[in-house]
Amino acid sequence: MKHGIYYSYWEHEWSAKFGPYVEKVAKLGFDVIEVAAHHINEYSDAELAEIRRTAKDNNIILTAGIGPSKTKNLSSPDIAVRQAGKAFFEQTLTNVAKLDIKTIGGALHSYWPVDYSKPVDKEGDRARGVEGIHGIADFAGNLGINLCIEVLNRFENHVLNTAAEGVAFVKDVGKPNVKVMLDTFHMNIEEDSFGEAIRTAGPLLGHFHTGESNRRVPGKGRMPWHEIGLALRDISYAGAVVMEPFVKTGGTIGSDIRVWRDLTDGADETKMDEDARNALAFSRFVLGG
Ligand SMILES: O=C(CO)[C@H](O)[C@H](O)[C@H](O)CO
Ligand SMILES: [Mn+2]
Repeated sequence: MKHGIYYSYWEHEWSAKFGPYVEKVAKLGFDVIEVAAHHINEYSDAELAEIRRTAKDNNIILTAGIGPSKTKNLSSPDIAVRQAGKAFFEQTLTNVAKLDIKTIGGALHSYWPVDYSKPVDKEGDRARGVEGIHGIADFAGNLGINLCIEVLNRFENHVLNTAAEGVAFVKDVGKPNVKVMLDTFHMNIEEDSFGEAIRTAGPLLGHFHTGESNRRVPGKGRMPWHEIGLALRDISYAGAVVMEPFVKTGGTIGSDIRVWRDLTDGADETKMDEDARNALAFSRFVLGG
């Protein structure tokens, strides 16, 4: 098991450059940095090559996260939007591969966060989502990339809210590089049992996000970490565990994640770093790896 952190912990915009964070997370002791793929198509080849080299020099593995916008929604009822989504993913995956990234996770099958001012068609969106992911799976597979479909809570997405729904979706897609992704923050809202949900995903679990119920770093709250660790060991999970803390207000990240108060008690960057380092030690102990 490898341990990582989403660099957006320190940032306010999905568009923030992730290059400078590779050395930082290496110094903090992480194995993995997760980067936002939302704006990767704006990076030059030279920039991507430099980041890849820095990661290699620092023994850091990169993973990618993405919440596709409404205009790139693979499950949209509008065929033009689905086509734009496919083209966007092909370009994004091509660039993601330039960073030697093997895992991309998020609401790949849909868009994020969902606009609930419009009526919801769960069945239709799910069916188009299965088709959309099926349609990009081989493209990703040829680049050596796993597509990890994130199960989100009801307030952020309607298509997949539980591990069981995630597993059924991934089985319907039926491609070896399409996996389920779970996140303790969402599981805390939707699952009856953390352990059962992880065991339900079992060998199909491809990526795992961690965070407390208020998205503080692991170890600061009341998540049943022991139960989660036991279940991950039970299924012999060997993928990445990436903490995804969101603790600062402001910017598009603060508003998309609905962070309306400072969850760091005014921490400066040194204190934020220290919290991340302590959360990593806690995660290695309680989850393994
Ligand atoms: O848990 C999440 C949203 O609540 C997601 O992992 C990411 O924040 C999203 O995909 C954006 O990268
Ligand atoms: Mn997540």
